[in-house]
Amino acid sequence: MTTSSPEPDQPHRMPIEQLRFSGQLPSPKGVALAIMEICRRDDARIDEIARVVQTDPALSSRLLQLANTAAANTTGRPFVAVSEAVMRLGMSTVRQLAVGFSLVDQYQSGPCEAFDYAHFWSHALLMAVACQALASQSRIGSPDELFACGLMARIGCLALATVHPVDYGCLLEECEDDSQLAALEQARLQTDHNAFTAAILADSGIPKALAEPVCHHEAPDQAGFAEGSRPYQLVRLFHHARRIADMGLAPEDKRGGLIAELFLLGGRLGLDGTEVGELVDRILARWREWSELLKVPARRLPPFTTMAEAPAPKAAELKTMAMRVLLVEDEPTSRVIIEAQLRSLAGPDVYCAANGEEALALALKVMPHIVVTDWMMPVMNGLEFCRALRATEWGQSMYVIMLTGMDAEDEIVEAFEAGVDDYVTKPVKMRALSARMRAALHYVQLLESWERDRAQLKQFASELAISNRKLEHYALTDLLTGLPNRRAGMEILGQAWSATSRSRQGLAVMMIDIDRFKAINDTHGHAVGDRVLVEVGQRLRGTARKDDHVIRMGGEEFLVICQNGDLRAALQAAERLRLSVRDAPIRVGERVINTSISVGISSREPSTPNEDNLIATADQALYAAKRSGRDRCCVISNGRILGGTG
Ligand SMILES: Nc1nc2c(ncn2[C@@H]2O[C@H](COP(=O)(O)OP(=O)(O)OP(=O)(O)O)[C@@H](O)[C@H]2O)c(=O)[nH]1
Repeated sequence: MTTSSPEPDQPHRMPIEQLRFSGQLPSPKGVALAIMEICRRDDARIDEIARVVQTDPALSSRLLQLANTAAANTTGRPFVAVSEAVMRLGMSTVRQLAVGFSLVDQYQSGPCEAFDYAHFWSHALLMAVACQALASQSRIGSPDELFACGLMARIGCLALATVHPVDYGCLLEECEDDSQLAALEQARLQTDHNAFTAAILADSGIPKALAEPVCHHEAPDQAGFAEGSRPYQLVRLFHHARRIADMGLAPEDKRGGLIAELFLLGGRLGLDGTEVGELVDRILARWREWSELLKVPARRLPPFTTMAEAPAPKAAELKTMAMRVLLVEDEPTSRVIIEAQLRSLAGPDVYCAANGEEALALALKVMPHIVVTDWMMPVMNGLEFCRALRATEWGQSMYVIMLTGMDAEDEIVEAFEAGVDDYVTKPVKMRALSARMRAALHYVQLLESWERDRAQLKQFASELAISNRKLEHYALTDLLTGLPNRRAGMEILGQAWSATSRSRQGLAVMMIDIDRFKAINDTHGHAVGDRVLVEVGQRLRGTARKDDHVIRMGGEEFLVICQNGDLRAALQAAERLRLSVRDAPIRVGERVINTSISVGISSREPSTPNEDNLIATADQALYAAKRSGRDRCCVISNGRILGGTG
């Protein structure tokens, strides 16, 4: 990567704000601009916008198309009037779309020669359609609004190509992989396309709640959004849509990895392989429909399942692969001739050694895909070298071709037994070497694709294991308090019941309920009620013994399971829990909330038939505690309320 440090007066030092005011950033014109002006006014009305839209036939038909997609139109009949479509889409979505469409129309070409404008819009459109489809599928956001976000998700690239056509052109030529783009931009221009995208999205009226996830979609894990939150879901949706767009425009030999990733991303939405294929095919079909309307190119791709099953590129295409070949030949003239032949067949990475020993050291260093070795050599001959290579872990998968003057069957068999894959008789003829090299290239290709598959499978397996662990965690944990939930609690109780059946040790349970919790919600709101639940959960967990289990059963109800505890010990423990809540008010921001809990206790007795009965008895004791005034602990033993404390 080359970095330049521009002089302070160079244009790319100009901050985005300044570029914005100087009108250098891509911005809409005509009707879209008029719509933006109207939307800026507090008294803007939707019928006024509809009238302006009607003056632009292209915008009208595009908005009608969008309003009529199955996801958007739930009326059962198609919209024919522009005013209806505008009404359906709403003021803010119409503004965003008008801006997006206006940019597509204006920037079909531009000053940056290395920037492929048609490719850019084709990709943007596919991402827009993918965002729309994923939004309908997951119901995370409005499909139309997300369409606009997708259309402009990489608008910063267009902006950089517009503002710095020469510098950006050089940078694009240097950039081999999209994932390096932002880093290259930072190095050369001290900014990146995401910063420009953010500025343009803000100008286009896209709310920050959407713009932020859009600008992080290239590296969703680094966005720092809380897991499960709406921005977290949105940034993943945009990332997913981006991968669909990348796949749609990728060259055939790069598609495989992206297709595998789409299966994985689809799996996260709960889609199986067939459903992923159907979703992508729907998106590709809609992309083509839209491409006619927006006059941007869209490729005609085979069905997704066909692409997923397509074989890896053919051996002939592998000439473009960086293939490392090691030639081992002691005789200098032959070495020069064969080296030249190998270079013409496999490319420039041909390394030479004069005997087996030298070759072994060089092989370890350059890890060749193919080894072409002479047989008769001083120091270490070809057979010894081949045996030594095969004895190492790293040398086993190299393809070895032996050059031999001997054509006798016994010698050939001996060579194969030493681990040679093929042989060519000397003097080496180009045609024969070329045929052997083709087979070798094919072998290397198969090996590499097998290794890629294996790496992918490993990644799938580890992602699956992580998802399973997370699912298990979520299935057994109460997400608000972080305590085990009812399901986990009943499992723990079942195990404790079995353990105490064997050991005959004590088992007691406490049902705990926060007093007059509804009043807390009513007075301070649900969010504060949630904080109170979390704090009570923490106090119970912090006060209970380490071996006791504290569970949130649901609502404002908790269960504590005390193994090895008799009734007296359980009552003392319950009293400690009660005081831990009552004696210190709970602070939520400025608010100070006094609360208390009621506790019902029961312990396992010889007559207790099962764990459900144990819980039911604790529930009755809790009811008794509530009835007798709350903020107290009550015990039931042998069917009788034995009283309590508080
Ligand atoms: N904030 C919040 N409230 C919840 C949650 N789960 C249940 N609630 C509320 O908890 C309240 C429980 O009220 P009630 O069952 O009437 O009991 P209470 O007001 O605690 O009165 P007593 O139990 O008789 O002392 C209801 O208003 C529920 O809506 C939750 O997860 N968060």
